[in-house]
Amino acid sequence: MIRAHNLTLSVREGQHSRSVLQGIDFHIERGEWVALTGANGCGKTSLIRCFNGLNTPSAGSLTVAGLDMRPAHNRAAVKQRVQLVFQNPEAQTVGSTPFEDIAFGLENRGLARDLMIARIGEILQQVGLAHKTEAEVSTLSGGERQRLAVGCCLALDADMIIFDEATSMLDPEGRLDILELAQGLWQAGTTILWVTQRMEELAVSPRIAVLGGGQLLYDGSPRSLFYASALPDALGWTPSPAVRVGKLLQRQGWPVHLLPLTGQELEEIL
Ligand SMILES: Nc1ncnc2c1ncn2[C@@H]1O[C@H](COP(=O)(O)OP(=O)(O)OP(=O)(O)O)[C@@H](O)[C@H]1O
Repeated sequence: MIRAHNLTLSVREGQHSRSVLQGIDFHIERGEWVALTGANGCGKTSLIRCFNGLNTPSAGSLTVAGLDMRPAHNRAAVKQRVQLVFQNPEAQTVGSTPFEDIAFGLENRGLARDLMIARIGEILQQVGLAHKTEAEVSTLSGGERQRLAVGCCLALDADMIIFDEATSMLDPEGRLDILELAQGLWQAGTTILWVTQRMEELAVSPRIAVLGGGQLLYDGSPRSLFYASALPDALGWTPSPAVRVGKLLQRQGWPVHLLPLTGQELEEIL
């Protein structure tokens, strides 16, 4: 789905240019779930904006959905296939009701009116908003708005959805809700890039990429990141309670593949 080789991005700052991403070698296969993490300002948003054509790399190669991202027409084509769900639930709705919002995404598809109404119904059902079809968007909760944003990605038939810290402004229930919605889409075949700084969201990701200072510092499984890499300590991360207990077990000789990543895995061990 995504192949980046030696990807470099520089931005203009007054008279000078500053390197924001340096020499990134990274790939995401179709149908994969990958989490992307790193401290504020390390380049996560800059990288994902390259993936959906909003940023143009200064050097290196980038292919998305089989398209070379250098020509502008390829970047424009990819914008529809790789959709973003942003942090702020209020910043991504255009319609005044969920129905209108999804209709907006479907407008350019040339569907007959009855087919369009049926498709809007299916999408709102899929994101759990069928009962809010005609509600004022301003009355939706943050989590419902994020569900609606996901519905808009579905209306555009996205091959890949990038969730850019999409749970960071939600309460714990809303966070779990959006995570589970994304997991359902992933199980149905959508490629997911899940950008987060939350340990519990990293723990449930099969693969984690860590960015630091515009470079890819780690790309691998959560278990090797938390139990076999010095990176979390070096980056000053606070481990989740499950990993803290796991570290104690590790010191007593437990094999890495049995160490817990989540509260549920910890409960099973205990
Ligand atoms: N168009 C731009 N012009 C100037 N500086 C930019 C531009 N885009 C990104 N940057 C800078 O590049 C660096 C990386 O920013 P980016 O938003 O990609 O980081 P991030 O990891 O997503 O941060 P956060 O977690 O805070 O959202 C920052 O120092 C930012 O100010």
